[in-house]
Amino acid sequence: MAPSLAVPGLVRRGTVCHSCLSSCAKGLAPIRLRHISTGFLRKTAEAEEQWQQWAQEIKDGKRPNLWDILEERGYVKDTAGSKDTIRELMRTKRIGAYVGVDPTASSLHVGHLLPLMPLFWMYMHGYAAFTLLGGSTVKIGDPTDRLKDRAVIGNADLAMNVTKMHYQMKKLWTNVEAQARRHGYQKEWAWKRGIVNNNTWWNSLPMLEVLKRAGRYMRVGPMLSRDTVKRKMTEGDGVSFAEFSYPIMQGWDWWMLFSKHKVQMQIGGSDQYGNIITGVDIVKAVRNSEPAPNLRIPWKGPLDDPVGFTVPLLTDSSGAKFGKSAGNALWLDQFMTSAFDLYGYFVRRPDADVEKLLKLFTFMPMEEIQKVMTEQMEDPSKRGAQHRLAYEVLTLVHGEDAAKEAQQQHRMMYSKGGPAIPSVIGELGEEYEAPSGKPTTPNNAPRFDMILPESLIMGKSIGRILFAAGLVESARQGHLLAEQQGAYIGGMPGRKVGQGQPMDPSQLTWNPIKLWFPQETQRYLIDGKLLILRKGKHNVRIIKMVSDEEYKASGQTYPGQPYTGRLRQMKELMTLLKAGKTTPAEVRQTLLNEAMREEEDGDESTLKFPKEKSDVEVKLEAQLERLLEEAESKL
Ligand SMILES: Nc1ncnc2c1ncn2[C@@H]1O[C@H](COP(=O)(O)OP(=O)(O)OP(=O)(O)O)[C@@H](O)[C@H]1O
Ligand SMILES: N[C@@H](Cc1ccc(O)cc1)C(=O)O
Repeated sequence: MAPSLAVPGLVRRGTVCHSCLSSCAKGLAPIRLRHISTGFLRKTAEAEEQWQQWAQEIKDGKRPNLWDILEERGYVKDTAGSKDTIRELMRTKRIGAYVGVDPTASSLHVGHLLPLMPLFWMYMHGYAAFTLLGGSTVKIGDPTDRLKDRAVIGNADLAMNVTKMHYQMKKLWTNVEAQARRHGYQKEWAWKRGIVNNNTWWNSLPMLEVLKRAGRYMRVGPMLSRDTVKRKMTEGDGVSFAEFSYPIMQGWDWWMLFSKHKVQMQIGGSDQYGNIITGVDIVKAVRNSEPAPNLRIPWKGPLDDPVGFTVPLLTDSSGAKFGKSAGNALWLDQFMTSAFDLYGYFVRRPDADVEKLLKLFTFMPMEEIQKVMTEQMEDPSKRGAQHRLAYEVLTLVHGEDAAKEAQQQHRMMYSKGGPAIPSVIGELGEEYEAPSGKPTTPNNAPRFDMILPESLIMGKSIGRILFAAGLVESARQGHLLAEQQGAYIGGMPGRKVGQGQPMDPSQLTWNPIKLWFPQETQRYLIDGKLLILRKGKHNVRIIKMVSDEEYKASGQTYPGQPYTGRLRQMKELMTLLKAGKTTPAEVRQTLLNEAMREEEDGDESTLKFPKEKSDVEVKLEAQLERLLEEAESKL
């Protein structure tokens, strides 16, 4: 086993401080011992040495500075800190950067990709990159550029948004790895990426700590004079104290990442400029107000300051920001905007915009973009550049298979005489099926959100619920899975059925499912209606419980639903027979066909035992037989 070292001055045995999230002399909350292995220290030192070598090569003009690449591709609108400082910082330090998104909707959209792209570029060039999910900030709501307060999000919606966005970010990161390989980048040990939820610190952060360390140094005058605050106060519905504090929360987030992961840079859309500027002040204030001398992060010069930049806003043809609030979002969830439609959006971009978009939304080198543009100019009618753009974006968002499929569908549709392919998402129910015979990956994972009826959730075993959710192939398999604790349920159980807070809706937590009594499941319901289940890494279901009437009206059925298979068929046949709408011969033929179909469906390689019939089935069969005999005797 590698020996482990406690770093003097930084680590005190057994203490990790809640407020700074690292081992801390104050030891506010003893949690665990932190060990740093010699292997880790050696690799860190090697990575630093390599970085300094590259820094020299950049200086000598032998290697490009990523900052120049970001500028050349059009990612930089405004900067917090001078461009020269940022350029030098990126040359000399392997800094970290982050982009934050509040889970105000259940999916990311194309507009979010714009600030995320430079973050992904940074990751591929060895910087630490973090996407932050604003599980706490969303509860306050960023007032930037709004005149009206944001509506409060209920617990069930919040849990849904947090779960879906978290998995979407995971999917994006997986695809970024693939893109890096595709574009010839070799992953190195020092590459670092992460998804963080600001709930992690806000849930246990004393208000006093924030007021004392940050609030004390933020002057109200400059905060009030921000355009967005002034406009909301004069033209909108005023600014609440909570909203006014929003930039402080965002700034504190930055401090958390700054102190723990050396995140010296924040990136956002151009509407985030004010928040980033405030964040710079907060990080500086909080770092200087650290009372424990051994925990102060030393400042040696401007290269130790936090910096940031904004990307230009992606707008629609009318100039409105692409996003949730404007209602024009193109979602990255393929069940909200199909891969076919997303591809179509990029294929329809005008010739005048396509080069700019290739630079912003792809990892293609500039020379390749120039080549594609030269070919485009030779024959613009082929829309070669647009197809390439759409293909690249789809590869990032949904993976290469989906990109190929969408491209093929579009080519077929628009080639002469090709069949028209509707932009449907899939047959009802189809989207809940995991790919058979293939491992489930983020790119082929079935649809997450579904509805199921109350009678099932409240009254049936967890095995049946797992089956109904499409996570296993039979109720029996569901029971086995629960027995082996091979599936998970979101959150902690509430104290009593229908009471308590089963899950912190702004943070995703998992517990192994056990074989429990049917009424146990209810303890995990969020807001009395939402259940979150998971099998394996990527098979997640966010189940909204609806009344049985609502479920019936939706026209959906779930696997294992009573009366949907043979039982329902027998009931229907009896009704038709009684009404004289079918003949006994037709009924017998239908039953025969069904029996033959069941035989055919069977797997011949396995020995089959006759299926045990339920009491209801036996009773129904006898009733039907009596009816048939009665009808036949009258013929
Ligand atoms: N159309 C866009 N172009 C560029 N950046 C965008 C766009 N939409 C969102 N962003 C950026 O993505 C990050 C997260 O944005 P946010 O969560 O506020 O989404 P949003 O869709 O802008 O929300 P809302 O419309 O409700 O304000 C921010 O940095 C924001 O500036
Ligand atoms: N305020 C950002 C989201 C965000 C949240 C928390 C952060 O730390 C950073 C960014 C927005 O609404 O777009």
